[in-house]
Amino acid sequence: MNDRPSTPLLDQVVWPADLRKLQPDQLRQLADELRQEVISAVGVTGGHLGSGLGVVELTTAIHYVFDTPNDKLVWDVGHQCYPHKILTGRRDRIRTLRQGGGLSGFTKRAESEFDPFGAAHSSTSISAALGFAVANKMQGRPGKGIAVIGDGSMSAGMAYEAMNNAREAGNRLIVILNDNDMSIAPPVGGLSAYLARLVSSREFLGLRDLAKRLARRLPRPLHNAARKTDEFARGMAMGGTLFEELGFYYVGPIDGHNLDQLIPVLENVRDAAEGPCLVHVVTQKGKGYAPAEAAADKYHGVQKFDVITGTQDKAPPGPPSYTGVFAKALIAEAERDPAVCAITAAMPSGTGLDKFGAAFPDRTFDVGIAEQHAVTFAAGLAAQGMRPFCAIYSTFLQRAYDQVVHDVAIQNLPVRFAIDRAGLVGADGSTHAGSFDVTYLSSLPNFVVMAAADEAELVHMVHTCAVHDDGPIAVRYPRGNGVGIALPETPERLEIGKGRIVREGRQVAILSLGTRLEEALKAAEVLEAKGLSTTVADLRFAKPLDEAMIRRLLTTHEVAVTIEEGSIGGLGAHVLTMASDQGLIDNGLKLRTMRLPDIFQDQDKPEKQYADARLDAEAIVDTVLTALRHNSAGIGTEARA
Ligand SMILES: Cc1ncc(C[n+]2csc(CCOP(=O)(O)OP(=O)(O)O)c2C)c(N)n1
Ligand SMILES: CC(=O)[C@@H](O)[C@H](O)COP(=O)(O)O
Ligand SMILES: [Mg+2]
Repeated sequence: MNDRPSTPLLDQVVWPADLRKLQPDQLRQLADELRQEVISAVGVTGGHLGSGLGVVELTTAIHYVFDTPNDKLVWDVGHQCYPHKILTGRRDRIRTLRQGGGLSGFTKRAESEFDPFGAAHSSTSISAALGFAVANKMQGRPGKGIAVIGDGSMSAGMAYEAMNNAREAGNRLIVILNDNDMSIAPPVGGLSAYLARLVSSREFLGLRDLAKRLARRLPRPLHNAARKTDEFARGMAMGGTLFEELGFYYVGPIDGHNLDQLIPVLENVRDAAEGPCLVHVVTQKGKGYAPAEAAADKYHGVQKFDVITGTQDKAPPGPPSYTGVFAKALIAEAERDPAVCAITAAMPSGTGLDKFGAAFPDRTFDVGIAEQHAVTFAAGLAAQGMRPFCAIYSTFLQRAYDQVVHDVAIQNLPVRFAIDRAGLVGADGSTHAGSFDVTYLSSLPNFVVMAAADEAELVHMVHTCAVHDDGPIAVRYPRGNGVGIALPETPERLEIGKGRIVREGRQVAILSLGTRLEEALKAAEVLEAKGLSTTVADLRFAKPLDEAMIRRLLTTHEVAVTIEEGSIGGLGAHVLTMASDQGLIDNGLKLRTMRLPDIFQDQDKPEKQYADARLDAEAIVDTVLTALRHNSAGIGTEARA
């Protein structure tokens, strides 16, 4: 059992106003106590640890120097916000993190005025902070927009779109670049190399610091001369920083764990007459907790753990994860076909491409947090004859939707989409739920959209993707483990648009897509016990539909129910459209669709999410029985011939 740490100073701090009453020399102890509280809390709840540990001092300094919540503090991604939540009135609930009804694991507007903007998908903070800054300026109100963005999140184009536009805000916008030289995995690309150079050029800070001090001391008219010296120093040392070319006043790099550096620099930047400013702080992900510091991933995401040893709770042994089955299947495809390659957007371990990359390093691309680029890069690869698998979580693929439409679908390019975390994801909640991919892909002409019902089906579908060259194709599969079915020795090439009957019946037809098949089969047993002979079909394809099979089922059964782990506008909508277009509902068929409710899925345990979403066996039985009881006007309910 993890005991709560002794935190005498932190016990005096509920709000930032309490923090600001402390003496500067008390802040070091406060930060140490804050770090212990974060470790203790996440040991109980699990969640994101490494990032928060890396910003304990930065969070303390920001709330000490700036007038939050009037100064709007926007955390990028928000996974590092646990220290922020503790210092902004939520310490009493910090051990409810990521649980139903508990604190969100990310920043959330509805949760606190100190969370002016929600996050979880990366690289949005500068745009949002700029919005707050410009609004304050337009309204003649005081208050800055402050974005804290990580080096990994700086690899997404949206950050540059915002910086390109930031001049509007003048000194109202402050960007704090939290550079811990880590994304979830080590960072990639030219930006991370650039930042490494900036950090390593210590003399740069010396020169620049001198020039800046000079600038501040000179009377106004000479101010520009000094600034020129400053720019000269910059140019001489580093050829101008990327950020300054974008119109930012670059300050740094500074030690993000040294409050004696952080506080005066943030005070200077707060009071600077010019801007926008970018403060480059160097931190360590996992700072101050040995197991996190020693871990390759710096304990980015953790299960509950023993604080003393750092040992995380292990999931009970069970079937392989869908992610692991995908990686293994893709390796087999790549062994057969040298054109097979794979792209991840900064999620190598989450997508299993770390394993694929170990086998095929030259055919694996981690493009950073850049889903839009990932998709169009894959389109280029496909156009030139490669067989690219773009492995992106359902929720993160949303960021590249126009690239999917414009660069892939319209050009009918054979990009393969491996869509992990499709469906409900549990504790990450609404920002990460993979609710919409069937809807947003199956409405696109030329697209093939498959959903694996189990891990054996996933192997067949990966193979089907690999050999499908007739245009874009996607396979979706959920977070977590399979059902324990044996994996096929040899994968089959599935016939596009063909489903399979898994159980034959006569009165009720359940048309299942994806992993809801398990619940559909359980429901069929219950219905059979109630005297209702039930067919269960695994449609396999949301697009193209197996129209022949669906027509047969809808014209020979009394009740038909579709079920999918996706939002409105998905499989059920397409079956309804087909049935209506073909007059299959003109003569009394009872057709119902089951899908995720039209809400954003809140965080909770997955099994509770399924029950709440009414996507389990009990809900299927309920839906069938209710349909049977429903007397459509004048139409008899005799069993159909
Ligand atoms: C658009 C998007 N893609 C992928 C992710 C998954 N993700 C969450 S945190 C993270 C790494 C962020 O790195 P950085 O900004 O450096 O923050 P750090 O964890 O180092 O504090 C990634 C890739 C995401 N949240 N949003
Ligand atoms: C913060 C973030 O976006 C990632 O860390 C995400 O939470 C990972 O999700 P999985 O745990 O499903 O890989
Ligand atoms: Mg980082």
